[in-house]
Amino acid sequence: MASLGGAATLCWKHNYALNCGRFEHEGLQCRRLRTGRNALCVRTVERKSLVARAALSEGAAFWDDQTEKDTFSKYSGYIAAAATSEAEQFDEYDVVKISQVFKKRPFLSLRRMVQVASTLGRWAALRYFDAQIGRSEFMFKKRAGELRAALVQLGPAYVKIAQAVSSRPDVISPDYLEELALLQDRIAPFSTQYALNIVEEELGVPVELLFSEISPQPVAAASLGQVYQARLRANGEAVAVKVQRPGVRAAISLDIYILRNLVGVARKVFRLNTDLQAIVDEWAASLFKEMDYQAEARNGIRFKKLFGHLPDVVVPEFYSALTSKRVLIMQWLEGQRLSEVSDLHLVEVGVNCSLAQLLDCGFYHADPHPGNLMRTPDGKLAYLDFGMMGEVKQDLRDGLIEAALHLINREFDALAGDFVTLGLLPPTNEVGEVSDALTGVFQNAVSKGVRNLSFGDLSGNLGVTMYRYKIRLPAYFSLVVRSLTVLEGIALSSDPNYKVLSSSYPWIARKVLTDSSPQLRTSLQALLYKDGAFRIDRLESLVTEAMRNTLADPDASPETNAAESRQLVKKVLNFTLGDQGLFVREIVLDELAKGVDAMNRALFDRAAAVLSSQLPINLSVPSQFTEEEDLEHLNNLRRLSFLLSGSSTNSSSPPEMYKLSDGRMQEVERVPAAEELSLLLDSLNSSLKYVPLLTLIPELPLTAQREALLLPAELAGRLASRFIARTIRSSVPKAIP
Ligand SMILES: Nc1ncnc2c1ncn2[C@@H]1O[C@H](COP(=O)(O)OP(=O)(O)OP(=O)(O)O)[C@@H](O)[C@H]1O
Repeated sequence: MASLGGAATLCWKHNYALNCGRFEHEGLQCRRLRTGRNALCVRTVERKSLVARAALSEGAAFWDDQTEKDTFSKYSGYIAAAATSEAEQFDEYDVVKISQVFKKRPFLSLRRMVQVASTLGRWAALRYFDAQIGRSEFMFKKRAGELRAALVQLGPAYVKIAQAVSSRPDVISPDYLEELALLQDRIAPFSTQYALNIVEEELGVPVELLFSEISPQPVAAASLGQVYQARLRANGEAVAVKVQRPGVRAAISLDIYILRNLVGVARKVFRLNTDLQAIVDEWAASLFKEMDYQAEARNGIRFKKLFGHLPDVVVPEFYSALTSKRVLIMQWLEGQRLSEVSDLHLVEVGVNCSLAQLLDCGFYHADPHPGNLMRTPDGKLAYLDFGMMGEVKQDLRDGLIEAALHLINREFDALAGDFVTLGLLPPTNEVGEVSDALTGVFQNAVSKGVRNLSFGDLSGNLGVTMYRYKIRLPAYFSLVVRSLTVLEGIALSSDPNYKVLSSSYPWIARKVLTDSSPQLRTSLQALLYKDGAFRIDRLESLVTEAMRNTLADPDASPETNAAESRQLVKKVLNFTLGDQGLFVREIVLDELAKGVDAMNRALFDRAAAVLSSQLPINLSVPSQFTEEEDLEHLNNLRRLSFLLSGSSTNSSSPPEMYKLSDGRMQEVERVPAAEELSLLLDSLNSSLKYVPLLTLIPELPLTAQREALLLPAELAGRLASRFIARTIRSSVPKAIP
């Protein structure tokens, strides 16, 4: 970093262009302009001064007639807009104010329109020409690159539109996505001296007093601003200084003004139903929020509070007192782009953090491109850039979790219902074909197994289907898919078989088992009781997944990983035995009671059958369950005992013990054989003798321990009430229904 001295005192401060003559200051050659004597001359001078300012802000080392000519022809619209210092003062998006400013300057808008139309028109004409002579495909790469360059030349509004579109596979053909994604980081910087001048103006402190050193060039340049590395004089801390591009608000305001008018005309001419102006307004408002660096600092502070404590996640500190709308100062974080180091462990950290953002708190990083994720030297995942944040409401969060559960469990009918909840489809009845097509996309995605589901493919196919049916993908939804696709993409470079859903499932399972929202409880209930029958395999799979430690560090020693797993199991136990776990506990206790009860009856029936054959009395007690249900309960009991023993996984689950073949069952087959019963008792016994989960109980908080001690009593209570109910039922005369 260069030391800061007098260089900070820039020669072209403020009205530099309104004086006469030529001068040189610290290597920067400047030409002073002649002051005009009449209005026309003043306007010319004003224009020239603004061209000069824009030329310098676009990176020109000095400016003269030639620079002015080049700059003006290249950036005329952008510069002209930047010229309207009135528009540069807008702090937030205000349609009325913007219209007022630009209505007074019709030529400005006209010139800008000509510039945009000629730049994009030239590109479109070339594409058309390529198509006519049959070389579209051959020229594709070149044309995509030219489109990117044209957008950069058109200025920040177009770069931002292209960036937004590049995350919307439903809006743009997938072929262009790759090229537009490059817009994220290949943008020319503006002059450092100009940037330092802005810092001084905004913070009201000379830069040499603020920083003891600062990088001579920006370390990164983006569409709205650029970033320097510096050291604060006050405390010696290394900081990142983000400075907004000069003229960017005015330039964006003009482009929004034009775009808004154009879509208004298009709507009238083509009699469109969609309120395109509302879409432009929505986008413009979010862009203005992104240009407010004080809001970015507030977002960053909130993000740090919510997610900064997650294991291996780092969020920079923000210096709110040294932050203005156009200058942002935050802690400098050393590191490499995650996409360049491709650390699988950190990808999983990112997946868990993304899920916590999207589905837990509903406050998420809405610009998760690879440039905003870094690996710090101590192996942590750093998040940067909090300009664009999104919020997901509670019902949508629950809806997303439900949809994921339906997808994982291949409940496609229920999944089709989720499309409406998630806003993918309008709540009308005429969506059959689209719904079928969407269901087809998901069905196809999981055809090779849920764990092989690729988010990249899923979002691609979803985009193609939405594009075909002209359905708008809700912005939040495309960002949800995008943030996971970005992480999957990063991971794929080091593990071609990595699947983000496989890493997400444990998080989703923990969430479903532990959340108290009524919507999620209902969906858990629906999931576990299919057509009235308890689906123990699903509970088993949820519990097993919830306890899978996806964050186990492959480089850590087995002891460390075992200790971490133990921590996780303790967490699940603590939850199950706490207030939150009441719901799952009730289900498990109920099923245990049904199973133990069915086993008792089976034993009793067997004894009764023997006695009935000897004595002229019928000892059998009528059951409220069918024989299939009883067998199911016994089977569930056996599997629950495995689950409690902590030895359960889907693949090693015990096979069903008692299968009904064709419905014509023999009396003797109805009663489990004595050996099978003793096997069942043995397995129950052994699981109770050695239950790893139980060994953890003494380590749990006192409330959870007390709940654990109460469990046998609760189970006994349920068994007793079943027995009493059955006895009463058997003693009621048959005639009474
Ligand atoms: N705190 C920081 N520590 C280290 N580097 C940083 C820091 N903040 C930003 N950078 C660097 O600057 C780059 C651009 O920062 P940032 O993404 O915040 O700018 P931006 O103008 O919002 O960009 P975009 O237009 O992509 O949203 C980052 O990719 C990173 O390389």
